[in-house]
This record gives sequence, structure tokens and C-alpha cells, in this order.
Amino acid sequence: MTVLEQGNITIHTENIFPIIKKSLYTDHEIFLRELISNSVDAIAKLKMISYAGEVDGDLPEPEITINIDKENKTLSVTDNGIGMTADEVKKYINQVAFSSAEEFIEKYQKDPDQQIIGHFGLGFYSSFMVARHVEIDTLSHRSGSQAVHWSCDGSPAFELSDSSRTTPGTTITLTMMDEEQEYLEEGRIKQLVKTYCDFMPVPIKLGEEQINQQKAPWKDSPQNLKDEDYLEFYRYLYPFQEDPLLWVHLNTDYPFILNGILYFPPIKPDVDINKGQIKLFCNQVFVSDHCDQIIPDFLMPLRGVIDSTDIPLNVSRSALTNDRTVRRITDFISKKIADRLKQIYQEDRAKYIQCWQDVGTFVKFGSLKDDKFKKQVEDLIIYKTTYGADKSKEEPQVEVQGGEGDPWQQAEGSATEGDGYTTLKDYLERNKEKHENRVFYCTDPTAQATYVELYKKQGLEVLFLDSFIDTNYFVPFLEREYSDVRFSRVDSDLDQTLIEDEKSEIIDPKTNKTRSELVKELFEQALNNSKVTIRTESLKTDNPQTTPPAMVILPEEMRRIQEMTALLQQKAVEFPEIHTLLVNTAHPMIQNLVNLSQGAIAVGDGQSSTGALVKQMCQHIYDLALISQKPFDPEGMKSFIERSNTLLTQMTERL
Ligand SMILES: Nc1ncnc2c1ncn2[C@@H]1O[C@H](COP(=O)(O)OP(=O)(O)OP(=O)(O)O)[C@@H](O)[C@H]1O
Repeated sequence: MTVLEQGNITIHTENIFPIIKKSLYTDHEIFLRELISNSVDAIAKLKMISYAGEVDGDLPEPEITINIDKENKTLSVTDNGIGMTADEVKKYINQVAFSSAEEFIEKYQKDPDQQIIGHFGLGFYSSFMVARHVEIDTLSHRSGSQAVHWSCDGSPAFELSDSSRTTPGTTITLTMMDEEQEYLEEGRIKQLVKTYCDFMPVPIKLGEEQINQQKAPWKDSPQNLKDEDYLEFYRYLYPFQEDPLLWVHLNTDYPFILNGILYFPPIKPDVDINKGQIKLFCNQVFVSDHCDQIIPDFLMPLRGVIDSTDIPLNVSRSALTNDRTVRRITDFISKKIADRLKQIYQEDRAKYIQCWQDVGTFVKFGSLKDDKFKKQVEDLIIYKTTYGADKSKEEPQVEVQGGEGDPWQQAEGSATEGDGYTTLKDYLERNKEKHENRVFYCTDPTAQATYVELYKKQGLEVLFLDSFIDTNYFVPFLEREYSDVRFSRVDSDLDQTLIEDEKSEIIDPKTNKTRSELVKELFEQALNNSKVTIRTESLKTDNPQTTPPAMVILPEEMRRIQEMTALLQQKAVEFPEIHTLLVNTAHPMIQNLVNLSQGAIAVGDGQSSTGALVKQMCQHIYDLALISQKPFDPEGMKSFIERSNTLLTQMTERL
């Protein structure tokens, strides 16, 4: 290969200048952020050279002042920072994309906490997006310096002259373009300072009034902050919102610098969990409301602040460049959150339980999404259980578990047992003898109340997996994770321990039929529905009156397929037409029914009023079993009410 020529690429200032002015930054408003950042840097630099013994006398109280002169259409930003000599203006201002930061840090930075915001050497030129004329009036803090005045009308030509300024520091004055007059309104400037510069470490004044918060709690050490401080900060960031459940203070210097406070808010159905609400800062300068690339998906609903100088920003400081550091920061944040949850779990179980309803959603979603996170939190996932629930309230009602005033949420103390919540590991361990590797769960405490009660009475423990994420995603996930464990919803089948051994006592000598066979026949004839299988069992109990006379059973596998299909098609789950009606032959009502039907047959009156009553009773028992699983359709509702009235009338006639 023959080299034809070598040389340096040339840039034409006339062409590149408009690009820097107009296209580098998307929003015009950020010019103020850039000027104030420069002022904050100038104040930090003054502090640094003073540490190095290069400043005579005491340092002034740091201050940045914004002044608006509507008449002359100017906005100025003044600081009492390091200032610039004529040489520095020539070097750092006249040479575009030449920042003093690198040289400065190399020479003076002793304290890693003292950071410089600007690095690209471009921010100052964002002023030309809104100003037709920009002036710098500056006096360096170094003794013997001469104040200088720089001015430029937006063309590459500038003018540098001596200035009569006597106080060290810098004033940047912008004469606003006609179409940018909004930046001469106090309200607009206050709003911009609040957005971008609220937590910058120097007081920013508009005239005499300080308009920034100045204190950034996330930069403080957690030891210095009380719960009330964290809450106050949250209320400041998210006014009129319910208080957060808990928070995590991130504070690390290695392997990257990262500070922040992340809050777990209560989950509200109207909050879009895909829209991040964490504010990203870099050196206390607001960067963005979108931390999508740093915060793992599953933690998007968290709120708060993250501040890191190691998050690689592009020149406009508005977008992130994706790199390895970002991934490491993401992992770090997930780990810290898991650690904090573990700490609360161990130290304040009552609080943990109280927050679980909301926090659990994050944790479960995180476990599904991120394998590393799953490993960190797997022992922290708890489930409501029937075990020990009686101890936390005298008479726990299954019906109220899911609603407000959940009796189990008031569990106190740090007991790990008997507070109505358990981990899966503990559940399996506790029930090893009775039903090894088998989990009974309930997805709807109201609809499945009868079933849960039945299990409870026989001393079988039921877990409540009753949130949206549980039923749709978490149960299948648990099954994959615990592949040797069988998960059965309470209404999917009845465990053998709930059923008496069949006594095949013949009660109809003429036909040689057992009670079970008679019951089955009665219901089959009454329902006359080939899709409903009738199964008879005698449910174990001390008091048959308290067991249900009949229950609808939905085989686990079939129900799951149906649920999956509904989820994929984004439709509501339809109640399966094919199902089983389990009739409890031990229940007195069922026994009476058999007797009634026997009597009817004895007098040869199969079609008589008694026969019709038995039929209606069977239909009614079926409807009552179905009622919790499926709402009536109009036809069903009509016949249920009519039948109820007929039966009640007959009852009054017979009494
Ligand atoms: N108020 C000020 N006081 C002292 N020096 C200043 C001031 N404003 C700007 N400078 C000097 O001008 C240089 C260029 O500023 P500019 O805003 O263009 O870039 P930067 O702040 O270094 O980097 P960035 O583009 O990331 O903001 C700064 O590095 C600094 O040396």
C-alpha cells in the first residue's frame, strides 16, 4: 500500500460553530444548567487552590447570583469562584472543546469528594442557543491579576479587553434573543434552577432570594440521617404522595462512585410501573428523569435519586452511553436492595410483613427477571399462610385476608413462626411428615374460602398466592424452581387426608346400590349435563354439618392451560365447562336427600312433587358450589332465584 499523503483534519470554525451552538444540546433551557455548573466548578476550584496554599486571605462565602434586567433583555450569572486571567480566557473560552478540568484535577485534586462537573469544554457555548450576545467579566483570584472582559455576538469573532471589575469571580451576561424572552421571567428561572440545580452545593440566588435547596441528603452519610430526614426528602421530591414503605441509601466509592437514596413506594394501580421515576444526577446536577439503563426493569417503580460521576454521560449530559460500568452499577443496586430487604427481614419482621404486600411484587418480579437477584432474595420471599394465623387473631376469617385491615398485617414482634407468614422452605419443612413436597395454595381467599376452611380443619396448611403476579407468573416459576414439589390449588383436587375411606354400605337392597352410587345417580339425573362429572366422597370431619355438601373441583392442569390461554389472548379466564362436582356423602343434607328420594321411589312416585323437590335440591346444591367460582349468567341467575323461592315456599308449607 502506498501512502499518498498524511496530515491533520481541519475544521472550519464558521461551519462548526453553528453546529455547536444549535445542535449539540436538544433543549435550549439547559444553558442555565451549564452556566451554573461552571460557576459551581469555579467555586470548587477556588477551594482546591486555597488548600494548595495559593490564595491569600480568607475565602469568601460561596455564592452564585442570577440577575434579570428586563429592560436591557439581559440575564447574568455571577459567582465568586476562581475567576479567569486573560490567558485562561484565551485558552479555555476561545478554544472550543478545551476544558480546564483535566489539568486542574491532575494538579489540585486531593479530596475525591471535590468533583468538577464540566469536562468537555463545550457547555459555555450553549449560551448562544438563547443569547445573541454573550459577555464575560472576570477577575482571577490569583494575586496581581487584571480583570478582563470578553464579548462575542455569536459569530466566531470575539473581543477581549481590560475590565474595571474589582471583586474576584466571574459574571456571564447574556443578551437574550427576541424569541427567548421567557428566560427573562423570574418564574421560569426559578423553575429551571429547581429542576437542574436544586441540590447543587452552593447557594443560588435570584436577586436576594436563595432559590435552591442546596443540601443533597444522598451525599450525606446514612449515620447522619434519621427516618424523618428520609421521609422529608421523599415528600419534597414527590409532594402529595403517600409515604414510602422503606428506603435504601446507596453510598459507595469503590469500584465506582455512587450515591443515592431509593424508596419503595406503595404500589398504586394507577401508577405506570414501566415509567421510571428515579432521578439521575451527576455531581448533584440533575441529568434526567429516566434511569432506564441503570435501574433494572423490575425496580423501575422505585423512586428517589441516583448520583454518580461514573455513569458515562454523553456531551449533552442528557443521555447515557451504555457500557460495562452501567451494568456493574445495575448489579450493585440490585444487590444493595436485596441486602436492605434482608436486614429488615432479620431485624424487624413486623415491618417487613407490613410492607410485604407492595414490596413482594418488586421482589417476585425481580426473581422472575434476574437470576442473580433471585438468589439474593429467595429466602426473603414470604407467603400468607393458614399456619399460625389463629395465633395472631382470635378468630381469623378467611374471607377478610385479602382485604383492608388484614389481620395478619398487624402481626407484631420478630417471631418467625405463627405470625401468618412463612417462607416456602419453612412450609415444606413443617409439612414434611404430612405431605412431603406438596404445596396447597389458594389464589382467591373469597372464592376458595370453603376449600381453605376444609383444609384448615384437617390441619393442612394452605398458602395464599393470591396476587396478579402470583397466579399468572409466580406459581409456574416456583414449579420450575422446585421441580420436585407439586403445587395444587385447594380446589384442584382433594387431598386423600381430607377424605374418609369409602364404606360401601348397601342401602338399597332392591338394587344393591351403595349410598355413593345413589347420590351419583341423583345428581347426574338432576343436572343432566355430560360435561359435569359427579364424584362422591365422604369428607372427614367431627361435625358433618360444618363441611360443604358439595364442591366444584377443577383439575390443576386443565385450569392452568385455560389460564395461560386467557393470558396470552388477553381475555378474562372463562370458567371451564368440563369440571367435577364432588358431592359429600357425609353431609346430613345429602343423606336426607337420599332418604327423600328413597321414599319417593317407595311410593312409586318418581315424577311426584318429592321427586321434583329432590331434583331441584340437587340443582341448588350444584349452584351453591358453583357460586364462588363463577358469576351467574342472566339465565342462571333467573333460575337460581326462582328455584330459591320455590324451595323456600315448599319449606314454609311443610313446617
Ligand atoms: N464561571 C467561570 N469561572 C471560571 N472559569 C470558567 C467559568 N466558566 C467557564 N470557565 C472556564 O471555561 C472552560 C470551558 O467551559 P465550558 O462550560 O465550555 O466547558 P466545561 O465546563 O469545561 O465542560 P462541559 O462542556 O462539560 O461543561 C471551563 O473548563 C473553565 O476553565
